[in-house]
Amino acid sequence: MTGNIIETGSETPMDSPAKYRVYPSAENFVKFESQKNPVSVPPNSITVSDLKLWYGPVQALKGITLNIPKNCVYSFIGPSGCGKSTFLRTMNRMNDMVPNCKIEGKVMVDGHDIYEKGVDVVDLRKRVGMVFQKANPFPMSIYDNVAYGPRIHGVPKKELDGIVENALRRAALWDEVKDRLKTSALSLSGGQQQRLCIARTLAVSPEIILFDEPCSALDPISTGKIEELMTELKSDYTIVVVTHNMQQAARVSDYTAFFLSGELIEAGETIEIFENPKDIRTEEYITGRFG
Ligand SMILES: Nc1ncnc2c1ncn2[C@@H]1O[C@H](COP(=O)(O)OP(=O)(O)OP(=O)(O)O)[C@@H](O)[C@H]1O
Repeated sequence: MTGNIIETGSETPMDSPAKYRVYPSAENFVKFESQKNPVSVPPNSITVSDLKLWYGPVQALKGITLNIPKNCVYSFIGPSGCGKSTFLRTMNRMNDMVPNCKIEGKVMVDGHDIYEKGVDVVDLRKRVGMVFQKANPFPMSIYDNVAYGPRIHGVPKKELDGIVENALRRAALWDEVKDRLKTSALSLSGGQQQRLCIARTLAVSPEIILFDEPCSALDPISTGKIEELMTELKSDYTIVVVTHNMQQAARVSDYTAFFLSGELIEAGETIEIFENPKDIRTEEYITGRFG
């Protein structure tokens, strides 16, 4: 088999004990060479190596190395200011818009370095969509909000109805809005607006969806709906979520990473992080002793 051999011995705790992974150039699976009978496992969606980021003189990320597998929910937790959102935003280059922001290291999406010269950032943000803390529907109709992305990407008019319906269904909003698609998105409740923003992201067929504290402004019922949605969506998308809510991380995510002062302290399967953390700082944070 041909492909790039990457040493994985020093990566995060969620990595397999296998010494090498072979990333085939064309095939959509990974084999563990050290096993007698190699098994197929999902490849990584995002691979980050030694990522450092500065806002002017302030270093916000201090050498982060992390693999995010495909088709999982991955939570980032940690106290305020530890760099969770900054790290999330590096994955679709949202920090490009911040003056004096400097980045070193690598962020690979599906094996391609997204900081390489010549990368089309508009296309990147189509593939790596983002849902923000505060729902931000455009001041236009529900329909036009969802159709906005496909329209600017040149999708023909006759395909729009199907795309809008499909995205609203996937975002579990269709039944609530199907009779008022032409009314203003601003007339929706906060929870509905957040699901509309998810539909807007889905409408451009991303591969990865980044959620930056998507439920922090929502009541428990709306929060439950978004959490259910993340669990459903992971079969087709990779989901990365920043959350301050420990229960939410434990409920929705397959993997969790704990950050502190710009460093990745520990990452692995959520059950391990919550039930058997290896670092005392992780334990202290998840048991509420600080943060
Ligand atoms: N645009 C910016 N310009 C300058 N400094 C910034 C900027 N955005 C974030 N920072 C700084 O970078 C550090 C990390 O911030 P970040 O928002 O990533 O943390 P966080 O863990 O997401 O925090 P919170 O949970 O409060 O949202 C903080 O010290 C913050 O003040």
